[in-house]
Order: sequence, then C-alpha cells, then structure tokens
Amino acid sequence: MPIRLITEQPDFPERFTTFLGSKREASVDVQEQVATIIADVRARGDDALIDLSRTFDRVDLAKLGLRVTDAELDAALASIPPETREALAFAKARIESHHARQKPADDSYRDAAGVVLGHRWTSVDAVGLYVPGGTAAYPSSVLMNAVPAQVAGVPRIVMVVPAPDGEIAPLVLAAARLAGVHEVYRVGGAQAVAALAYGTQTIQPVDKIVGPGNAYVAAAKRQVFGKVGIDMVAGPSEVLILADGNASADWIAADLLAQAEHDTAAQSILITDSHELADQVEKAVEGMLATLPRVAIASASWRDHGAIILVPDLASAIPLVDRIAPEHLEIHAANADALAAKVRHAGAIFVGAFTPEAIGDYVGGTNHVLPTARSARFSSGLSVLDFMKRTSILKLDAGALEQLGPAAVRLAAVERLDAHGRSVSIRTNR
Ligand SMILES: NC(=O)c1ccc[n+]([C@@H]2O[C@H](COP(=O)([O-])OP(=O)(O)OC[C@H]3O[C@@H](n4cnc5c(N)ncnc54)[C@H](O)[C@@H]3O)[C@@H](O)[C@H]2O)c1
Ligand SMILES: N[C@H](CO)Cc1c[nH]c[nH+]1
Ligand SMILES: [Zn+2]
Repeated sequence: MPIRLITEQPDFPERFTTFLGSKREASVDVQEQVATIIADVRARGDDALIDLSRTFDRVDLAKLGLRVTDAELDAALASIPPETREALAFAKARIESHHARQKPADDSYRDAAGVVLGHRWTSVDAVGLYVPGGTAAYPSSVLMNAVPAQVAGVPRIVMVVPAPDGEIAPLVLAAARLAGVHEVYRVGGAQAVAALAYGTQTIQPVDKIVGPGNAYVAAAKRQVFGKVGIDMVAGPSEVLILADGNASADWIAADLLAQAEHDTAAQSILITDSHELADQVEKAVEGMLATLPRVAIASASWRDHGAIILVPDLASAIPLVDRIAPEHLEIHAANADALAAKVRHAGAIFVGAFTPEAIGDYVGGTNHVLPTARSARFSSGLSVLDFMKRTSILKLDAGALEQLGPAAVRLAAVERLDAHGRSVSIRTNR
C-alpha cells in the first residue's frame, strides 16, 4: 500500500517532511563500496574491470573482450526487425531536431568604452555515456545521451553498458551504431565510471561522463567529479501526477506503473483533490500490477515508495510539487497549462492527459535523462549544453585600456597585489 497523506490533517507538515527525506536506496554502504571499486580500477585497470564484471555481471570479459567491435555493432544493427529500426530512426530524428535548437550562439560586441566582449562555445573533446543495463535494456537512453553529444560536435563519444551474463541487448548496440557512437565497452556499474574517468589499458579516459544509472553509478559519478565533469545525478526514476476529479483512473494507474516498473527504488506519486479518484487509482494500480512482467519490481516500488496526497484544490498542490521537485510531472486537469506555468521545480512537465510521460521517454524529442531525488531544484535535464563549455573573450586597445586601467590599478592596490597593478600601469603610464 502506498502511503496516503492529507494536507488538511494536522500532522501533514511533519509527515510530508519525513516523506521527502526518506531514502529510497542505501547510501552509506554504496559510497564505501564504490570508493573501493574506483581505487581498484585505478590500481589494476583492465584486470579490475574483468574481476568486477565477473562478480557483478557474471561475465568473463577476458574471454569476450572489453570492447564491442565495429563488426558486432554492424551485426546488431542488421539483426533488428525493420519496424524497430524505423522506430529508432524516428525517435533519433525527433530528438535531433529538438536538440539542434539548443545549440548556443557565440557572442561578441564592442561596448561604449571600446572593449570587445564575448564568448565562444566549444564541445568537450571526449565524453563517456553511461547506458544502464542491469535489469532492463535502454536503447532509448543510448539515443538520449548520444544524439545531444553529436549535435554538440563532440569528436570522441564513448559508451559503456553492462553485459549481464555476457549479453547486451542487440537494440542497445544498434542504437549506438545508429547514433554514431565511436567506441562501446561492455562494462557497467561503478567500475565503468572509474574506467572512463581514470582510463585503463584499453579505455582511454574521457573529459565528462553523462547518463543515468543505479545507486552505484550515481555514487561513482559523484566520486569522480573533479577529475572529470558530470552532467547530474540521474538515479531511480520518479513521476508525480497532478490530477483533478475528472481524470481517468486507468490512465493515471498506467502512468504511475510506467515509472514503478523501472526499479524497486523508483517513486510514483499522485496528488489529487478528489478522494474518489484516489480510491479508483489505487484499485486500478492493484488490478494492473498483476498484468506486468516486472510485477515484482513495480509492486515493491509502489508499496515502499508510492504515495497519494490529497489536497483541497490543485492550486494548493503547487508548493508541494516544488518541494518534491519531481523528475517528471504529469498534469491531468482542465487547467493543465495554467498549473504547469506555476511550477518552478520539475525535470520535465507533461501537460494534459494526452501526454503520457512514456512519450517523452521515447519519441517526444525532449531528453529523458533528467534530474532525480529532488535535484530538479538546482539542475536540468541532459541537453546539448552538457557537452559544451563557454570561453569568454575580451579585447582592449590602447584607448580602451586607458579608460579601464585606473580602476583596475586602484583595486589591485587595495588587494595588495602590486604585480597586478603594474601589469596594467606599465601599459598606461608610457
Ligand atoms: N533518469 C533517467 O533518465 C533514467 C533512464 C533510464 C534508467 N534510469 C534508472 O537507471 C537505473 C538502472 O539501473 P540498473 O541496475 O538496471 O542498471 P545499471 O547499469 O545502472 O547498473 C548495473 C550495474 O550495477 C552494478 N551493481 C549491481 N549490484 C551491485 C553490487 N551489489 N555492488 C556493486 N555494483 C553493483 C553492476 O556493476 C552492474 O553492471 C534504474 O534506477 C532506472 O530507474 C534512469
Ligand atoms: N523513464 C526513464 C527516465 O526516468 C527513461 C526510460 C527509458 N526507457 C524507458 N524509460
Ligand atoms: Zn521510463
């Protein structure tokens, strides 16, 4: 049973705060274990990857090889049914056209003092894409990671994906081929993140690591940050559905379970102003659960982390939405646009009952790698900007330096940095 919270009850503030703070996955053990894994990969390189993959993914990489060859990628693409290939190509084209609009423009202008100011965007040289593959295969995540990297113009795009029991779904490899990934390695978890950050005999290090993953992947990304850049921590999936009394209980139940089936640590929440809808949704979820192949995962997620929150009216739910800062927010209500406009913290908003989050997962065109665990308060979904950085540019001539110089000399003096002052005055006091 998911928990039920009613805003009008006196203990709501306390219960809501406890709910927000509740951990969905073990963290202390994971941190320590991940630190050990990273140290092992740094010390022993490929040998550590082989041993750790044997332990966690039951695969013998010494036999199979770490790198997926070009021939294997071609064979995977050739092996998939034409309709699936078309669906992948359709998704890729939509993701590409949306992300192309995110490409930032360089800027350069001369101000009143004659100073030229501006900035120039360049891509990172090498990026590592983490594609999850422990309990499910995610060809769509390959596209969501690789397409923005391509649009940004990254010259070296490397992908890592675990091969549990030696297998990587052919669709994942096909998507990598289709999206123009340059190198693919069959390694996952914290060891893959460590290899991308520090390099091994086989895997050259990258400059930035992006992509979602489980708790081990998330902890590893946090721990290698600084050595390399990371996008954000995109962990177990979440959905929050805001619905009025006219919404369809079946559609909501289906959408809640679409997140719950990702992971036992996934979280699905319904906020509604209708007690009747809340009861109907709970019933519909119970009915649908049994029909899902991933019933065990979805039930555990719904039972342990699911929630139904009752509010007097949907407008009063907005501050709760902002505090939860969900990865995905769906709004099933007559005034969905107006409600969406009021929300400040959410990774992605799906407006109206005909916009199931699953469309965003695959073919909507927006990115499905999104901030989780309330981090939408301060970060955004994956975009072309994650693969680029900005260099500022400044140009002065003698006249401009005459104008700016005295204030700089003054500030250098108060900071007692004489060499700074001299580097300006040596040019202006000629
Ligand atoms: N936010 C997003 O955009 C998005 C997209 C897709 C998936 N996801 C999330 O990504 C996650 C995928 O998780 P997954 O587990 O299926 O795949 P994963 O690839 O993230 O993790 C699998 C790896 O975890 C490591 N591992 C497993 N158990 C371990 C242990 N006991 N000790 C050390 N390492 C261990 C193994 O090395 C294995 O290769 C899910 O939580 C899903 O919700 C998020
Ligand atoms: N909902 C996930 C992001 O939280 C992404 C995904 C991939 N495939 C299906 N769903
Ligand atoms: Zn999904």
